[in-house]
Amino acid sequence: MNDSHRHGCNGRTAAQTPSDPHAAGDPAALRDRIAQAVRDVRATTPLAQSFTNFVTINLVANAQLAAGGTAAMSFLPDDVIDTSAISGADYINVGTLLPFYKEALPQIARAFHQSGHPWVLDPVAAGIGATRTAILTAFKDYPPTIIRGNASEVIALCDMWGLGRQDDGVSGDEHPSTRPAGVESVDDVESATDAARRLARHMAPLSPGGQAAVAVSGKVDLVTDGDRIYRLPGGSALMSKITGAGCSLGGVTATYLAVAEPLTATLAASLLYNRAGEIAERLSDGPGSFQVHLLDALWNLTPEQVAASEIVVAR
Ligand SMILES: Nc1ncnc2c1ncn2[C@@H]1O[C@H](COP(=O)(O)OP(=O)(O)O)[C@@H](O)[C@H]1O
Ligand SMILES: Cc1ncsc1CCOP(=O)(O)O
Ligand SMILES: [Mg+2]
Repeated sequence: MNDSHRHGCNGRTAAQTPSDPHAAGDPAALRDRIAQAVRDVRATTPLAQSFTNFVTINLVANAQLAAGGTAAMSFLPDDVIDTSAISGADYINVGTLLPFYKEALPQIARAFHQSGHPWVLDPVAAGIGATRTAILTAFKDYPPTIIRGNASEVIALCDMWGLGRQDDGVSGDEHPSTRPAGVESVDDVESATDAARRLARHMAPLSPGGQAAVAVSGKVDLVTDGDRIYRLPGGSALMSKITGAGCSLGGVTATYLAVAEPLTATLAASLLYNRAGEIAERLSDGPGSFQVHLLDALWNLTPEQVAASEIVVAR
């Protein structure tokens, strides 16, 4: 874990504010929207297209199908942009890179921006490598609608976008650099609170409908729309013992973004994953059977079970 006393992109101010279960306005309405998103995906089987890494591509597609959506993977800009006309939302994951991605991914992001097409970014391994940094930096002007990453990735992206010194009322004014992580997080979720909020505030005015969300995954997931902070306890430590729990959560988040606004989509996907992880841990005997049971649980959980999950809200 990194040291405390971080400011700018790496701070934990929201943890200092008391949680307020009524701050969300109407928690019952929020739960209704979450249940409806789960229901709508199963009723309408929306396509969420992915441009994702080679390691976990199969799990991403299977998880989207298990949640009730459909999947299509592509890597050519013209193909991705044309298919976005029939895709409810897209998913871009920078886990494995090829040289042509440096041109292709900014071109795709620009096209989505121009057409108002919603998309989810998983900034896997943000901070590592000049090519990845160039791609992720280019996304600042054509940002995703949702970012879903682990704490280290969210902090690194906030640093990369230079959002650590802004007078936006989020918190501290210093901007220490964070060390790059691999695909695993080396920071705790709370230390990414300010970064998540700053990223969401940057993205919202540039996003379709003026709304955006950021999800930081870990032991207790954190979701923000740039204003409120939602903490989602649960899940299973075994989720970090299979490859692709985070990537497939990003893909399923895009599936929900095809039917719901960003905050609801992000909460619904993260809650579905937490509940599915708990069920899979109970039924499994190790990472292999865990992955199988995780997919089954994504399929079998009801909208009501997902929406009844614990959600801790803070300003
Ligand atoms: N220690 C943990 N306890 C419970 N759930 C976890 C834990 N670590 C990760 N998860 C869950 O695993 C999923 C993937 O998150 P994470 O492992 O942080 O992503 P990534 O693979 O991108 O680093 C999320 O649903 C998250 O809630
Ligand atoms: C191992 C690995 N290497 C490049 S991408 C990748 C998958 C990362 O998956 P996740 O972040 O979901 O664990
Ligand atoms: Mg990841």
